Amino acid sequence: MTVIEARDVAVHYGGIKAVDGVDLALEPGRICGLLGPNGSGKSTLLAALTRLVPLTRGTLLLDGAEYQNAAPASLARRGVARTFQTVRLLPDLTVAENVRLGADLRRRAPAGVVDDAIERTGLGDVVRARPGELSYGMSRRVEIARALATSPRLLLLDEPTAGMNQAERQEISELLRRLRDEGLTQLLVEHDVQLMIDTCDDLVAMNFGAVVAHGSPAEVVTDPDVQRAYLGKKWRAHA
Ligand SMILES: Nc1ncnc2c1ncn2[C@@H]1O[C@H](COP(=O)(O)OP(=O)(O)OP(=O)(O)O)[C@@H](O)[C@H]1O
Repeated sequence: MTVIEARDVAVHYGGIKAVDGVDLALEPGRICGLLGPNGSGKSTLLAALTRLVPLTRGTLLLDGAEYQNAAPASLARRGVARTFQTVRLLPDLTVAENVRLGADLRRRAPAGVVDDAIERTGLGDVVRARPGELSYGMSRRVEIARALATSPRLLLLDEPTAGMNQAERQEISELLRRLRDEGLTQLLVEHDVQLMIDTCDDLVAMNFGAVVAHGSPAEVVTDPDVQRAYLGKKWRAHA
């Protein structure tokens, strides 16, 4: 059984085929990385999976049940959470209040879920701060914490480490792997190829709205087409 699946999914904007015939299947308890150059359709695929853009064609399945007509808000109740490429926090609320918004999306949020999300993401010292007082890296952590506060089974992350330094990236990679070991299935979009190799169990490479390679990180980053298309150098996978 897969957690989430896209079958022949297409999202066209007029003549622009942002996503065009993508098949994707996420297995439970694994981190799948989505790799590809700017404009290859990664964010649009995430938006399609989270029902934020209408499909031009295709089928979406959650636990084997079709959901391509579901309302985006219903996905949180079904255990799907996401973070966005740009930080979307409410500026007048504290860090703790922003994280609590995630828990409020669930009808019966488990006790302690907000504190747990804050603790896991290393935000304990800034719970009373407002987003405007935080570094960019810290505000991205709040995004992740808010998603975790929804108690997701599936987490979709759009460039969660963008703008972070190497040490912060490493911490996020470790956090995602810990969450994976606890059973959280993840789809991760990142441009940092080494971070993807270190973090992901499976990789999918996109180009021009289509999947051009998928497999283990070692297979995908050494794929000659992937290397030629956009890696620009030979990556050696230790995965
Ligand atoms: N709302 C929209 N209207 C028109 N075209 C769009 C829209 N959103 C995305 N596109 C186009 O669709 C294509 C795929 O964009 P998308 O943002 O999904 O790529 P991406 O792989 O996420 O890129 P990046 O790595 O820069 O985030 C691009 O050509 C983009 O310009």
